[in-house]
Amino acid sequence: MATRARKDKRPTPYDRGMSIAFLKGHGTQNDFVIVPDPDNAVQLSPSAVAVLCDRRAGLGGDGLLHVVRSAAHPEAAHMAGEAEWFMDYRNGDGSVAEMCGNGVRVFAHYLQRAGHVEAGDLAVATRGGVKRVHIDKSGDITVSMGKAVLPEDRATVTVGEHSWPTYNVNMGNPHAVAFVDDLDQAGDLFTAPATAPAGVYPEGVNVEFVVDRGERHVAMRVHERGVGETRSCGTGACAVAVATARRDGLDPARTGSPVTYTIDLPGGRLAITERADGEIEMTGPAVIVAEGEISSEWFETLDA
Ligand SMILES: N[C@@H](CCC[C@H](N)C(=O)O)C(=O)O
Repeated sequence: MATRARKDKRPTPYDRGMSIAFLKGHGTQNDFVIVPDPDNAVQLSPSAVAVLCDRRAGLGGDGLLHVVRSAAHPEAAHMAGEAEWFMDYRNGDGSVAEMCGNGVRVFAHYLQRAGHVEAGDLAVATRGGVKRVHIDKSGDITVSMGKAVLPEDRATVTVGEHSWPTYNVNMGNPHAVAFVDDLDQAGDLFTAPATAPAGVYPEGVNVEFVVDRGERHVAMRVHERGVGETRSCGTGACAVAVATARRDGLDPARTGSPVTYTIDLPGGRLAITERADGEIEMTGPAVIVAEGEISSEWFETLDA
């Protein structure tokens, strides 16, 4: 039997003869492998995450939600007093990201389904800080995503023969938002769109392409850092709402009035409100589609 070369010598669930549970879920078709692991006993190396998220070799997903008690995770222990659960989010290529907007709704839905929390208000720890979440009885979930930061450095994004200026919006993670005439101008998005000048996004960037659909209503496509084109991106939708408001001359912090945008994505619709205090609220659905067990023999073959 193949064994994993592990740096971390803690006994794995496999070593202890336990199976590893998983669920599969999505938020507006941004899909995730969910690994419930309250005690942080499952070692998920970048390469193991990449294989789990592979749509042929693994379970398939744009990303992975590792569900851990904050107190049990070194990156989240300092938030344990505020939020019992930590969303240890990974992109599909195994890289770590600060935040995932669709992911946090799916995470909250999982916690409720598993009986860890009830509908209503809860807090979720993320690498982007503690997020306040409201699970509505209708099933819709609203997340207070924090305030957008708009760094002054701006990049140009290029696809083929087209180049566009972008809004630089940080939602905990980096976004470049380009207003285009037609979403097809973004091309096949098989590779990351080029941004220039170098250095505006030292950690890489998520790129959104946006067209107008009506009053306070836009549609977008996204190329996600560490994933590729996805059918939805929650933080991206928030970045798009803020960029569109500024383009439209709207800033709730100045006018004192909240602004709500409807954002259509290939996988569904999100409502994004920027409040007068700058807080961004995202509302949308979350779905669990399956649950099962990861083959422990197969998991043991993954390079951890
Ligand atoms: N799909 C997510 C964003 C996930 C992280 C992103 N790929 C990054 O690297 O910043 C969302 O719904 O926000």
